[in-house]
Amino acid sequence: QQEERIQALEKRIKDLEDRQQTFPEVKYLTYKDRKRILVTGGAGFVGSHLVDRLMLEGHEVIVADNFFTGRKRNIEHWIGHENFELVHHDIVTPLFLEVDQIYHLASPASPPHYMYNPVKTIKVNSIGTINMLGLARRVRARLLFSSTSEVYGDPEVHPQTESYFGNVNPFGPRSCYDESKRVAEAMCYAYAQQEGISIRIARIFNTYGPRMHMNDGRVVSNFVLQALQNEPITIYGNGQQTRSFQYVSDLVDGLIALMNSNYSKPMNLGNPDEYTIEQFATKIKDIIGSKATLEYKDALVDDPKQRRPDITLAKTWLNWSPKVTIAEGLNKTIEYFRNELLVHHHSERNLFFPKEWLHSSGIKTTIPKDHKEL
Ligand SMILES: O=C(O)[C@H]1O[C@H](OP(=O)(O)OP(=O)(O)OC[C@H]2O[C@@H](n3ccc(=O)[nH]c3=O)[C@H](O)[C@@H]2O)[C@H](O)[C@@H](O)[C@@H]1O
Repeated sequence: QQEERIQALEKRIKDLEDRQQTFPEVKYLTYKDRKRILVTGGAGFVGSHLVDRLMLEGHEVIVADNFFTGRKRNIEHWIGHENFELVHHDIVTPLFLEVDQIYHLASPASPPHYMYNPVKTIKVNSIGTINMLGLARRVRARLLFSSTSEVYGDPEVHPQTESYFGNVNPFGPRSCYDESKRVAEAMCYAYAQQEGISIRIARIFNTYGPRMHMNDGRVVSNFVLQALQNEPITIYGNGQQTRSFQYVSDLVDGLIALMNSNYSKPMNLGNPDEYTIEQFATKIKDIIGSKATLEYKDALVDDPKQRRPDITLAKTWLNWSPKVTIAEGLNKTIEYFRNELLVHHHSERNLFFPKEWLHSSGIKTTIPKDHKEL
């Protein structure tokens, strides 16, 4: 009997040894053309799509992620590939590597996530960016910083050009993100001037697509999931605020083009296709053919009233403009979430909120009520 068990185990070991892991086919690059590229936040929504592209192009990619909002499953298809390395690392502590390029994407991006731990958000964008700039300086790598349309705050100039200085409240629930992204831009400028570091700054506008987390809390994932489940679609405020939505593959094209360009000042990357949030809710509802109703909730504090990128610079310098239409992009995203719902239960959104910080809308809109001195 023991003999049988040993034989069964031996067979199992052999089967495991024989199992060939298959990877998507990557391009072969010669030593001269192949770069070593670090992607911070590479297991996140945008990061993982960028990693896919860089891997397919034949580069060596190192992902550093602390998995606060990133997920291993976003990049698991590369684990074991000889060009790929995954480091579980929080960039608030320094990282020592040899690389040619750094795409510095690590940061929570969804408002509920970045407000969940505002101190950490400030740390990752300030100390984390200093650490990555320090790494770039040591190894003479080029660094692309993922900035945001939020540096324009609640903009009084529309559409937003890169020369607009913005209208940011330095003392509010969004300031941990907006101001830390702004100081990170200032750090990039200082390192470029003082240390001669080659930097690129992408001001990324609202981006959506597959691999957004079900509990992301941003408008696209919320509305799609609500519409798919015929739950009320939660509109914060009167729904007349506007956003312009870019599909993630367009952003990836833009990020790579910017990194490899000669342009070293901030550049907007976004799709100028602008909608009111109310229009957007109806659009998603119609595409899905959902019976969901629209439910109006409290407006968020300091929620920008309008947002649309002016992308003249990107068109001129990168010959880049978004290609994916909203219908195409939404269809792919809806398909993704439809499949996700088959596997996972869409539990409470904005899961990361401590209960006592929740308002009726299910999102923290201000400081806690019991915080008397404020
Ligand atoms: O999606 C992004 O890429 C951007 O998302 C956020 O900016 P925000 O525009 O506030 O993103 P959302 O949370 O998706 O909100 C968009 C609008 O929809 C509204 N909204 C959101 C969620 C919801 O369920 N209902 C709803 O009406 C919000 O109030 C806001 O007016 C981040 O702060 C940016 O850094 C990031 O670049």
